[in-house]
Order: sequence, then C-alpha cells, then structure tokens
Amino acid sequence: MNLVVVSNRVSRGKPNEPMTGGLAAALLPIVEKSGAIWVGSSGRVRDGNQKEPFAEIEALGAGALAMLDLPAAHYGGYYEGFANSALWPALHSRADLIRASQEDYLSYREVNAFMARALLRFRKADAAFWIQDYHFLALGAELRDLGVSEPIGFFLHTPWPARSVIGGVPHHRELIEAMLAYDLIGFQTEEDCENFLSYAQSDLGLVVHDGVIISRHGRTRAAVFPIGIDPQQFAQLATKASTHPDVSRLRRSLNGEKLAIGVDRLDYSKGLINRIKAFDQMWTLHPSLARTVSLLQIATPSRGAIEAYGNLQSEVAKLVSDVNGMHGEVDWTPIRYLNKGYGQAVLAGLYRTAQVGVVTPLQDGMNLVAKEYVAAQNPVDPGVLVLSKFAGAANELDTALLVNPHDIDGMARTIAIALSMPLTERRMRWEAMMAKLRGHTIQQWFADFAEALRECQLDRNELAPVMPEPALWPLRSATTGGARYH
Ligand SMILES: O=P(O)(O)OC[C@H]1O[C@H](O[C@H]2O[C@H](CO)[C@@H](O)[C@H](O)[C@H]2O)[C@H](O)[C@@H](O)[C@@H]1O
Ligand SMILES: O=c1ccn([C@@H]2O[C@H](COP(=O)(O)OP(=O)(O)O)[C@@H](O)[C@H]2O)c(=O)[nH]1
Repeated sequence: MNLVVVSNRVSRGKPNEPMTGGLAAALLPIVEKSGAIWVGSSGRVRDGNQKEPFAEIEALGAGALAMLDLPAAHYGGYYEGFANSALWPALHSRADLIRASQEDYLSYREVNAFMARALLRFRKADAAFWIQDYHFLALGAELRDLGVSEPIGFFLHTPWPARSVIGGVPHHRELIEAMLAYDLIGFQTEEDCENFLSYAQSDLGLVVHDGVIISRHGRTRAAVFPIGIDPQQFAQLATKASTHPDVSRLRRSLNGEKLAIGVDRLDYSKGLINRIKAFDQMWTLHPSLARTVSLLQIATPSRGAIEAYGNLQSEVAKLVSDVNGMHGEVDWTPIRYLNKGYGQAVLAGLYRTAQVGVVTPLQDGMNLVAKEYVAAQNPVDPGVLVLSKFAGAANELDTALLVNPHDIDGMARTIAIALSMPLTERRMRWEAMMAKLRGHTIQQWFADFAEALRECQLDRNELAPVMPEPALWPLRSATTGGARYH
C-alpha cells in the first residue's frame, strides 16, 4: 500500500525544535519509518488561483514530506475561522465558544477542495489516503468527486461530542454526511465512536450495524484506535537529557525542593486556569508545602490570532502573577511559567526531573504529554501522574491519580497525595502504566489502522454488488458498537 498521509500540521523532524501539538509529534516517526508521503500545510499562503498547487517536497527518513502553500484568500477563514473557532470548540464540548460565519465555512470547504486537487499529484498505483483530523472532514468527499476510488481513511485526534453539541456547528449535517465518503473513520475512545455512530443513526437516520454505517457513499466503518507514543524512545531521550544544560540548571535551582510539571498548548481545553487554582488552593490549605514544591508550567503559545486564545493567555498570565504574588517569598517562586516551546530531547529530561506530572484538561482527544511523562520516568524512583478523567489517555492510564478538572479542591488534595506517595505505590502504578504504553505504541497504532483500512477495501469489493439501492435508505438498526483496535 502506498500511503499518502494528510494533515494540516506537519513536522520537518528537526530534533531540537518543539513539536507543534501531538498530531505532528505522532505522525513524524511513522512517516520516517513507513516510507509514506505526508502532505500538509507549509504554514505559508499564496495568492491567486493556483492551477498546480505549489508544494515544497523533501525527504523525511524513508518517507517524504510535501508542504503546500494554502490559498491566501481562504486560509484565515479555514484555520482560525471554521476549523478552530467552530469545530474545535464544538469537538471539545464548548458550544458557548462556537463562532462561525458563512464565509468561514465556504473558506473551509474551499481549502478541502484545494487539498483534494493537490493530492491527485501524489496518487500512485496501490495508493491509499489517510486523512487526519477536523481540518479535513470533507476531504474524502472532495476526493471521491474527483473520481478517486482508492481506500480513504480518516482519523480524528480530538474527542467527538454528544449529538446535541455537534448539532451547534453550522452545516453539521452536510459535513457529517460528507465524512461518510471515508471507508474507515478512527476515533481515540469508545465514547467518541459511540457519539458519532449515534449521530449517524439518530440524526441522519442511517443503518448502523456493528460499527458500520450504510449511506449513499456505501459502507463506512467507525472504530477505536487510541494513539500511542514510542515509550522506549522517550525513556532513552529522558536518560540522555540528564546532562542537557537546561535540565541540569533546573535540577540545581530546585535545592532539594520537589517539582510538579505541566506542559500544554495555551488552549482553553487544557484546563490551565483550574490547575493553577488547584495549586493556589493546595498552598493555602497546606502552608507546609510552600517552599517544598513548585510548579513548572510550560504553556506554548497556540492559535494566538483567535480571540478566545488571546483572552486565555492574558487570564493565565494574570492568575500566575496573582498566585506568585500571594504565596511567593524573596527566594522562592511558586510557579515557573514559560510561554515557549522545548524540543522533545529537553522536554523528556524536564519530565524526569518532576516528581508529579499534572495533566488536567477539561476535554482532550488523547494527550500525549501524559504518556510521555510516564515513559520518561526513572524506573527505580518514578514520579506520579495526576490525570484528568476527561483526557482520552485516562482510558489506558487508569493507574494514574485520576481527577475531575472542574473540582479544584479535589485536585488540590490529589496533588498533595501525589507528592507524598510511598515508593512502592509509585512503582506499582508506574509499572502498570508502562505496560499499557508498551502494548499500544505509535507503531502499533499505525499498523492497526493500515490493516483495518485494507480490510475495509476488501469488504467494499466483496459487498459492492449486494449494496441496497439508495432509495431503500435510510433504515435504522439497534446495534451501533464500533470495533476497538488494541
Ligand atoms: O496544529 P495546531 O492548531 O497548532 O494544534 C496542535 C494540534 O492540536 C490537536 O492535537 C490533538 O492530537 C493529539 C494526538 O492525537 C492528541 O493527543 C490531542 O489530544 C489532540 O488535541 C489537534 O487535534 C491537531 O490537529 C493539532 O495539530
Ligand atoms: O514545548 C513543547 C511542548 C509540547 N511538545 C510536544 O507537543 C505534543 C503535545 O501533544 P498533546 O497530545 O499532549 O496535545 P496537543 O497539543 O496535541 O493538543 C507532545 O508530543 C509534546 O512532546 C513539544 O515538543 N515541546
């Protein structure tokens, strides 16, 4: 199978540069090893009608990276507009933040159509397309309109919300119908998959049976493929990082004090405000913990041109300053707050230095930081992960200390428990989490999805002659359940 992987965000694989988000971090090693071609945005735009879309192509391990200049007239409406101001808030169950204009929607559709035309150039014999994430919900349908009959899979990195929430997105029906042009749709969790199937059955009135939806496009399988990391590689990075100047300086600066670490994009889904309030509460309720533990919060700027993100940046900065002003001493800063990114080679060492990892999103598709924190720990003296039960990662990392990110007092208590957890319990919890990470690596994720996509194609070929006539749809069926691949 000649796989063409498509995502908005790509990574050029420079080891010392920070990853912009988990999608790019996860796909990089897959493309490098599998030899796939990875097509995405160059981050630049180009004016005018591009007859032949401009692509910069470079080698990436055994694979290749093609970075496209997206159309200048539509980029803002597509990325900051419909993708990140309408779809992203809805997918993270923040219907209150949905902002969508008709113009943004049209730009989103234009960019999907543009990407479909650009992909024709990468079509080879035995090709299959694997489209990533909410930026390209309609790309499969655009490809089919251009006559592409090869298998097309789609993976959603974010959660998929309840029917009533996705129903708040303008044109939701049209978009979700377009998604049914995909042969296979992958989700991070059972709940996401169930929510999607329930929409297809109840709102679109389609036949759904054993995770397969029958529509005018044919059969679409929906299934669960929780994304992973390469835990061995992260453990090696963490060991090597101990001599990195940033990591050594951090250790020296602690003077025996304990450290909690948070690493997030500055995004309202990540629960930063409640997390900082929980630390505030902990230092208020347990004054003995002042000076004995600080929080290192790396908050990498993200989507800054969007109002909700700009507001969040000011709100978090003010809160950090208030908490430091309240609890700090002449020689002690409770929260070390950084608005910049680090390469993973350093990040791994920072994770290993911290006795507690705090990952407390209000909603998160998976959250790879949680997995990376665990993999980076010293096996003989591992730290404790405090993890939101609303992160996809909580399904696998169920021996972390799971918290409700809306319950600030509860989080404060749990962080204090994490800080004093005995070694035997820390080890037991850590070993159970490592076993999960080793069982569901990023390589396995890729292999499982590719295999399922191949199976979908076989099914389609076998069943095509017995497909019911479109006039017979929609029908309903009681069983929805999607398969779980791990
Ligand atoms: O590309 P950006 O707009 O800068 O945003 C970064 C990425 O954020 C989201 O990442 C998701 O994918 C991770 C890996 O599966 C997952 O762990 C996390 O929970 C998700 O939030 C977004 O879905 C990506 O498209 C963005 O590239
Ligand atoms: O300074 C930073 C902060 C984050 N990351 C990487 O960005 C990804 C964040 O992914 P996650 O799934 O946690 O969240 P997302 O940002 O995709 O929502 C992880 O692989 C991190 O290692 C990084 O390389 N440098």
